Amino acid sequence: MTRFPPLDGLLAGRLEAALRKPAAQQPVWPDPRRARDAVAALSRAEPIVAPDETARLARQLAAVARGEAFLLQGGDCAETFADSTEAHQRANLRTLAHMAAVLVHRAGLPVVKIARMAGQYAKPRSQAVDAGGLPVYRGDMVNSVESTPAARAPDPDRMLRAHAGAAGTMGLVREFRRGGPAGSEIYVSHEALLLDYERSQLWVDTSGPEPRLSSGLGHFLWIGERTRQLDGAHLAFAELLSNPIGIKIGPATTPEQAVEYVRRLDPHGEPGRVTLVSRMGHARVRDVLPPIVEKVTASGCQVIWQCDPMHGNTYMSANGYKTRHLRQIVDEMTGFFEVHRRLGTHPGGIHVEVTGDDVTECLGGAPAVAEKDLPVRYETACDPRLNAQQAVGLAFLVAEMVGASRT
Ligand SMILES: O=C[C@H](O)[C@H](O)COP(=O)(O)O
Ligand SMILES: C=C(OP(=O)(O)O)C(=O)O
Repeated sequence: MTRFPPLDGLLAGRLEAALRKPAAQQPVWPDPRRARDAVAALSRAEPIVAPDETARLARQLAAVARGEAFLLQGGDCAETFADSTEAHQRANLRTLAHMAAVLVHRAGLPVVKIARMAGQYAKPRSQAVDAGGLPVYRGDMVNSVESTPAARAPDPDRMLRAHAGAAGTMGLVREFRRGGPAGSEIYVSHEALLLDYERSQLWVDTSGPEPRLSSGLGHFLWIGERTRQLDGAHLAFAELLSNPIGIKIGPATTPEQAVEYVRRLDPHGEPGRVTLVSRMGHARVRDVLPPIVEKVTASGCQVIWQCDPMHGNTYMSANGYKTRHLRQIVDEMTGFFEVHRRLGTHPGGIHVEVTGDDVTECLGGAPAVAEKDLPVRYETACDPRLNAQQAVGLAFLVAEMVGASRT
């Protein structure tokens, strides 16, 4: 694969201007010189993904946007160094592949699979400080989950460790793909959150309607709910990329904002370039989503509508665990499909936090996880994930909804 020559000219200037904008959720590195050295070392490292793979994904996502395929995206909330074992990663890939098989066979549509993997090491947080008064854990790429002041100090060398972990993971994904059925491509994605990491591996890509930057760090990148400010650095950075881009839209999103995101990220009207990932919460989706879908559709842009039924439905259980109930997850998904059916738009995909491990982090399912079971195998470093049985059960329900939406 090609390495990363230094950028110069117009795109380099636009990148610097984007990165000078206010950036939410960034760590303050104790020694900025060490952070600069880490970014320089990353730019000399092998890329995680190749541009031709990313271009292939973009073509498949265009088919999703046209209503000819379905997008399944899922994986850990937060990858960690400790859990980046072959057994864990294979279990996650198997679960994603199993969900996809259910969808293909029961819904009768081709499924594009994107793992939350090979770079999902940085987390946006609601608070800067945790209940014990320590700086909050921001993902293994930034600091450690361990509760000591030293462990929580941001360490830029963690970006190098995360990148090496992502490279190893990508090797495993490629091997898994080779062993799978024909056409069983799996792409990788992460939240484009930590801008020092994201800026480090960029090629100039002249294959599209204008020169843009292709990230070597992941095929699909998304902007999170906490970093989608219209005047912020994350959106300005994403505008420069040629990779397909997701953007999370929570219940406070207005139809005007949604149109502005699409206008900024998809100025050339490329079907599937933008995935709008709605994560409204089960109680709000039926009210908040319709005017957004109507206004974006009226703008003429062909986006992918994807439902993340996890992030709007998180709550604290009576015994003190951050959890989600499958009943509410299914309800948000049902609401999402109802809205698209009513408006005649394609419910293009789902985005879920899942693992192949037998964890007890989300409630419900069959066999049901109850509140008393949560402590048994609550292993996530951040948000609760569906276990394999819950995930596959959900895939059966979604397959029915997709099937119904096509009749
Ligand atoms: O995964 C998503 C976010 O990082 C997470 O929901 C934030 O969690 P917090 O509200 O505990 O900070
Ligand atoms: C942080 C995430 O979601 P959101 O930005 O929607 O809260 C996530 O998907 O990891």
